[in-house]
Amino acid sequence: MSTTFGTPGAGVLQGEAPAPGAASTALAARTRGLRKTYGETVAVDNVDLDVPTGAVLGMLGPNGSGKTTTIRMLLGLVRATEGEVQLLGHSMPEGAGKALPEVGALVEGPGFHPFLSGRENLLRLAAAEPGLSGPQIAGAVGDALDRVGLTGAAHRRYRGYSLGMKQRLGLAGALLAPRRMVVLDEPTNGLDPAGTREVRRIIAELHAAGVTVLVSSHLLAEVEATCTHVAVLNAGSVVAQGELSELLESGSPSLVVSTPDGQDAVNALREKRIPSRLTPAGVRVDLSATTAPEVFAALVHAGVPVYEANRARTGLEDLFARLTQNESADASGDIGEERS
Ligand SMILES: Nc1ncnc2c1ncn2[C@@H]1O[C@H](COP(=O)(O)OP(=O)(O)OP(=O)(O)O)[C@@H](O)[C@H]1O
Repeated sequence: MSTTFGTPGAGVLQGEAPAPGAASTALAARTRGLRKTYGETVAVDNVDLDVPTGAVLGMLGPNGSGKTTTIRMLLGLVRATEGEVQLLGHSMPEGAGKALPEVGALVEGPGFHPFLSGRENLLRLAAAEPGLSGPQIAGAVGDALDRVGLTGAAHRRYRGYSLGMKQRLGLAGALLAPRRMVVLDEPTNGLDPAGTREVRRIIAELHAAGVTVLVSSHLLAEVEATCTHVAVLNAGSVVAQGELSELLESGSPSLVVSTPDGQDAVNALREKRIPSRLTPAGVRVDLSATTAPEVFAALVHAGVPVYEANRARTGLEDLFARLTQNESADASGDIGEERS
């Protein structure tokens, strides 16, 4: 199953053939038919991903669904077995030299030197940034350290950093120079709640400045709070992508009824073969095979008082569970546990 919601960028839909020779500016990154195998393991299978320019796209998926492998192929760190990758209008990995200076990336296992301090590591990285000239380097490093809250620990050796501090340093590396796009693979991994809030703030700042952000996460709340667009991966394939708001509204419609007699309401609706269940918010009624007036009529007929009724938004968690329901219990159990 693959679902495309809304019109990413200028309406380039999944599977749509590209105009010959067209360099799309509506999409900061796109993949077509992307596949990666490791021996017998299919890590990524036929992925058509659209990252609209200026979007904050959350790549969401259970462990092992192919998020990191897709990101690595986007950045030219891993060569695709099949398919095409375009990053800021350049084919990857051939166009890496042109695309990458404008892309900040935080990917698993950044190659920092263990015996150098955080600042020294960033100075080395900054020296390799084509966009930074000699006199700008120290200032850029200082700004990046400040932005991720690492100034106080900047003099300490990298090998003594906690996981969260390592993540912050990686993020600082991604933010060293002005970027058109920032790619963050699980940026809140290992961060405490304050660190998580800072990452959200940084993503919001980048978005406000018009930078395209691609962020992978297995945390639904994280994606719901920070992203404008979502791509859901499952077992190596994109099973849904599009604007977050449209994705949330695309689930099966339901109504949340507020009543003091919840169980009576569920019983009355069951008699009319209308599926419903008790939730903390009220009685959640599935409207896929009925209408709101029919629900009200059934409840009034049974003498159940209705205080209020509202259309329910499909939570990302519900949607995710539906789209990835074939996942193993282990993998799906990892999803959403850390909702804040
Ligand atoms: N270098 C590799 N060699 C062999 N298999 C690999 C390699 N990299 C990834 N895989 C396999 O490819 C699949 C996808 O892995 P990937 O790391 O892309 O998933 P993910 O969605 O990022 O997972 P997680 O959320 O756990 O980081 C997994 O089955 C993984 O074991």
